[in-house]
Amino acid sequence: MKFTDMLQAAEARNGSLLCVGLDPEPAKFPGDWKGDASRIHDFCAAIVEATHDLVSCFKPQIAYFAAHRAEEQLERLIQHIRRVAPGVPVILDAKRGDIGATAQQYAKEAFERYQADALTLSPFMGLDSIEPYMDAYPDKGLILLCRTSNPGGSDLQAQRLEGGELLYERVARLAQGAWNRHGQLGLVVGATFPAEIERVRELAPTLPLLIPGVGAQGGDAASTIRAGLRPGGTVMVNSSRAVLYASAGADFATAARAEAQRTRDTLNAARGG
Ligand SMILES: O=c1ccn([C@@H]2O[C@H](COP(=O)(O)O)[C@@H](O)[C@H]2O)c(=O)[nH]1
Repeated sequence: MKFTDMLQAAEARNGSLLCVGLDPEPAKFPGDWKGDASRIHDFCAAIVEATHDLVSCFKPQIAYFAAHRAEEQLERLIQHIRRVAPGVPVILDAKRGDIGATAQQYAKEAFERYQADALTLSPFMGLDSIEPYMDAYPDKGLILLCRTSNPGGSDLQAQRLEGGELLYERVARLAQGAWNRHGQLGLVVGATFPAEIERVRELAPTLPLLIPGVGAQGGDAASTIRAGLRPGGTVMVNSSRAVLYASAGADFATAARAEAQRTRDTLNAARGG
């Protein structure tokens, strides 16, 4: 099944535009699990079980697994998501970007080893750096960094190019048009920059937007929806730490569910539903 179809179906089934980010930090785990990297799978599995009916997708960030030599736990976690939440797409957040030959290996890692449905990519090495993903995996989602949520995102992405366009605007235009050979591209745009979300939406009316930055980074959920959601152009609004660490106690999964529900409802209220 194509990533975009899977996303649309999960969004409708769960009535949700929320993406729960899986960024496990053992130092923040509850009770006896605190500091124990062998519990990464168990911690994330509990979050998935508590929130799977409230989300449109999950987004594990690979660094939180690789830093603890926990790639095998990530493989098991994605298999667990398949069992607990069949049909809910998994976006592997790895922000890959390299020459074609290396990109082929990254693509194999994401889509064959981890069995992800979508992958985040840096587009800044150009079209030939994303072609290997498109050519070999036309049904998978490829979500390009466009206007990231961090303050330093402005350093390069807001630079004006020859001809007057800003760099992030060029990324949005190419992703909506010339680069989108199989209709599989999406864009990352930070919730911390609602005016830029709106501009990206003008340039890319139908692409799915992955929008991190609500919750711990302080982006406003309602402004995000107003700026980014359009008929035919959906959003995946990501929250990671605010959900995962809603409680540091034994009730962490229940607290994560409550926070996910609150965020989902805020997003839905902003779209008038
Ligand atoms: O522009 C970007 C791109 C990716 N991220 C990632 O999203 C989550 C955000 O986590 P929070 O705890 O909700 O702040 C994290 O995995 C980042 O690597 C981003 O924040 N901004």
